[in-house]
Amino acid sequence: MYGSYEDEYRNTEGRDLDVSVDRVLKDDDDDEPRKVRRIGGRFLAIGAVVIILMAATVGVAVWLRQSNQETIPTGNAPIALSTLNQRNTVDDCWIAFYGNVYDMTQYNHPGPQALVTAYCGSDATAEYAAVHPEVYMRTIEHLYIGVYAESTSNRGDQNQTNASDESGAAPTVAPTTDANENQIPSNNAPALTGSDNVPSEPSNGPSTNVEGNENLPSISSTVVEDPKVDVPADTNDAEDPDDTENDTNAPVNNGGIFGNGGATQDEAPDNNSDTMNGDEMDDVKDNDREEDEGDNNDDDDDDEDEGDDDEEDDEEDEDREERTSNVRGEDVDKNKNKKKNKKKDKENDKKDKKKKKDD
Ligand code: HEM
Repeated sequence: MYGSYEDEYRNTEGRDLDVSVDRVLKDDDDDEPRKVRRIGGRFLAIGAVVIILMAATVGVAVWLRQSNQETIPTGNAPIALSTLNQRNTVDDCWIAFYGNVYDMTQYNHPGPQALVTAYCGSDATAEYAAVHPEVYMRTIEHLYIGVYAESTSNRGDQNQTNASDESGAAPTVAPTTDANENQIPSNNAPALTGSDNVPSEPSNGPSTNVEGNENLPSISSTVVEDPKVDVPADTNDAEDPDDTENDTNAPVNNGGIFGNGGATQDEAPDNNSDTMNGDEMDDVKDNDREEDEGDNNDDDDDDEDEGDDDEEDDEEDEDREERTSNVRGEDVDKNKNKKKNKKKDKENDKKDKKKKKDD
C-alpha cells in the first residue's frame, strides 16, 4: 500500500517534475530566438537610425557647403576671385598661377610646403615667379581647374582653341573667354608673344589687374624709349651735313685744319683757334720751303763744302718742319713724303751740279 502510494507519489511528482522541466526547457528553447530577434531588431533599428542620422548629417553638411560656395566651374567659365578666395584651406586649396587656377590640395611641394599653402585661395603668380621658372607649371597641369577671371597674366593666343580645357588637361594657353578679352593687352605684350608656353624670362607675375597693367607700360615704354634713345644719334647724324657751314665745330670734323674744305671755312669767323693755328702753320711751312728753295738756287755755284752746309741747312729745315708739324698734329706720313721729295730734289740738284761741273 505504502509502496503504491509512494510510487504513485513519485510517479506523480516525477511526472510533474518531468513536465515542469520539459516546460522549462521548452520555454527556454522558444524564448531564446525571440530574445535574439528582439535584440537584433533593436540593434538594427538603432543602426538604421544612426545611419540615417549620419547620412542626413553628411547630406546637410554637403548641402551647406555647396550652398555657401559657388559650384566648381566647368568648361570655359572663368573662376572668379570670390570663388578662388573660398578655397583657402589646406584641405581645399586653390591657387592661381599665370591666369590659371590649380587645385593644390594634394600637391607636394619640393620646397617648403608652407610656402604653397600660404597662398591657398589667392593668386601666387608673383611669389612663384620670383623663385621659379614658369616651365615648372607643366608639372601641375593635371591639377588645372580653370581660367582665373581676375588675372591679366594669362598666357596664350586668342586663336588657340579650348580643346585642352575640355580634355581636362591644363591648357598651355588660356582659352578665349571674356576674361581673356580683357587680357588682350597682356597677350599682346612683346615679352609674351612668340613663346606661348615658356616665356624666355620669368615675369614678375602680376597678382592683380593693377600690377599687370603696371607691367605693360613698362614694356611699351621701353619700346617707345628705344626710338627716343636713337633720336639724338639720328638727329646728330642728320644734322652733320647741314651744320658744316654754320656749325663752328664743323670745320674740325671736316678737316678744318688739314682738310680740303678748311681754307674757305677758315676765312669765315671761326672760334676754333686750332683751325687758325693750322693755317698759320701752313703759311710758315710754305715760307720755309720757299726759303729753302731759294737757298738751293743760290748755292748752285757753290763748292761741295758749301753744298754740305746747304745739306745741314736742309736738315735744320726738316727738323723745323717736323717740329711745326708735331705741334699741329700733322701726320707723320706727310712729313716722310716731304722729306723724300726734298731728298729727291737734293739728289737732282747734286746731279745737276755734277753735270755742270763735268761740262
Ligand atoms: C605658391 C608659391 C610658391 C612659392 C613661394 C615657392 C617657393 C619655393 C622655394 C623658396 C623653393 C626653394 C626651396 C629650397 O631651396 O629649399 C621652392 C622649390 C621648388 N618649388 Fe616652389 N614655390 C611655390 C610654388 C611652386 C609650384 C606651384 C611649383 C610647381 C609647379 C613649385 C616647384 C618647385 C620646385 C620644383 C622646387 C625645387 C627646385 C627649385 O628650387 O627650383 N613651387 N619653391
